[in-house]
Amino acid sequence: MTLLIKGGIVVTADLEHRADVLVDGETIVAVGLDLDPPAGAEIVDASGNYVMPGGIDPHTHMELLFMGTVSADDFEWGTKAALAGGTTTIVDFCIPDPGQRMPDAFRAWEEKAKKAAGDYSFHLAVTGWDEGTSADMAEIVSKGVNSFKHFMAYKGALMVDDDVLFSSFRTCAELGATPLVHAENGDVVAGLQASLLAAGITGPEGHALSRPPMVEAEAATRAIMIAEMAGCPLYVVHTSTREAHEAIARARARGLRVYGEPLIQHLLLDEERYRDPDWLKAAQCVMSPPFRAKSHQDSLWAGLSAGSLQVVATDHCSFTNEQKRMGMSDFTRIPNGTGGLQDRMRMLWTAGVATGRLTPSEFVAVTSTNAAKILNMYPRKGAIAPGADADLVIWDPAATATVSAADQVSRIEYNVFEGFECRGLPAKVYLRGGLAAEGGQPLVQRGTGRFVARKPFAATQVALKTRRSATAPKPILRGVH
Ligand SMILES: NC(=O)NCCC(=O)O
Ligand SMILES: [Zn+2]
Ligand SMILES: [Zn+2]
Repeated sequence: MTLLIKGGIVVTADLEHRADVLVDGETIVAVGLDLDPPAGAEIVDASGNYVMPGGIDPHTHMELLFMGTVSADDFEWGTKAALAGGTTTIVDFCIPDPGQRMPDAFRAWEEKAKKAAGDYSFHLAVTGWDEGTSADMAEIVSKGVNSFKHFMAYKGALMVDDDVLFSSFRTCAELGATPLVHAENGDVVAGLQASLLAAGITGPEGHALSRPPMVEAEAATRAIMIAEMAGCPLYVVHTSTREAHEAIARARARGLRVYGEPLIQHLLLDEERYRDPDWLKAAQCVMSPPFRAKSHQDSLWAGLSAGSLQVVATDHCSFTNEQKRMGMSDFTRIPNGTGGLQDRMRMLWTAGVATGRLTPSEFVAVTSTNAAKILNMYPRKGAIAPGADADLVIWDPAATATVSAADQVSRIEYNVFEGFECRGLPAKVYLRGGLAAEGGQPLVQRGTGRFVARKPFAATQVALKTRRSATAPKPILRGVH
């Protein structure tokens, strides 16, 4: 099938220009002014609209067993929500169960992901270390995963210590992979949780109090320094504080390959949510790191336009009201996570581009292209160029909507952005050349999504390898006396 998208403004991470986009089958074959439609081509009028690469959300949790329950959106509903919002690819965290080897977890994720309506890739979580872990990581890399996640929080569950971080980061360096960190000091969090509970603070306000900004700043700084000593890049997920952002910016200023990922939730929602007199409303916002004081938001927005933060994600990990009620008498038992896949792009456009904080090209960079580059799936994903997958969004900058859980795709009953007015919406969303969503409604069935394999040793890792060998320690050769 041939498709010609005519008359729109094509926006890429570095250019806005009037051009038509010609798609043959699943692939973009030409981008240019006044392209002639091949015989039988379907012509789509994009005048008055932008045409941009499909969104990539590099941080999701579909059907994840976590905190004694399973996140409510599986690959089918999560990717349908994503498509409805303009996101055509998600990168989900494959997290081994206790005692499970990585290759077994990978197979389990492959099985779950068969339901996906949109395209997907995986990161693998390193949750411990033994003599077989390096070999497991190598096997995972051979299957098309080039990124490994490390939780510095969730003590007694997923948390790993510095010994594991250093071993794993060095293995990532050897394999040409990128380590990711959930940067919160889990020992401090556990200590604060215990004191707050002992002081009678059992509600969701305790969640934010147990995870102050320094918990994140310390862990981010520590992980950055460990990555520097291991000679690998580092990707800091859900960067929510000024201090963690500044640690990333300082590292980058020193030439380190460190990336920061704010979430759309942290850019727009603040800690007042946890003081809501309605327990359930406050619990719906419980996620880690927690929403912060508004002053942190200015720093995150500045990072996106300055380039010291590269990617906006959702950390979509949704739990129903019933699941949230598991923590009714103890905030540490409220499942951590919120939704956002359908909202990420429309909220970021509204609060970013429509207010002049971001240009359309910066919007494309942080919602799609930068993730594709950092995770090594560019230019197959994240680009509008001949040869790229035809994942395209026709974006109507004048369309408006009010966020409402009543018309969301996600399986949960609420939306943390409820009532927000959006200006700028995805009118049509194409996944590999097929119309996958229109007017906020997904049109494709479960099983349409495909796995996106990502090779190791992107240019950054090649440079780091060269650097490691150029600066490798050498013995002092001494004569024998
Ligand atoms: N973020 C969150 O609260 N839940 C999902 C797991 C994680 O990313 O920490
Ligand atoms: Zn996390
Ligand atoms: Zn997460």
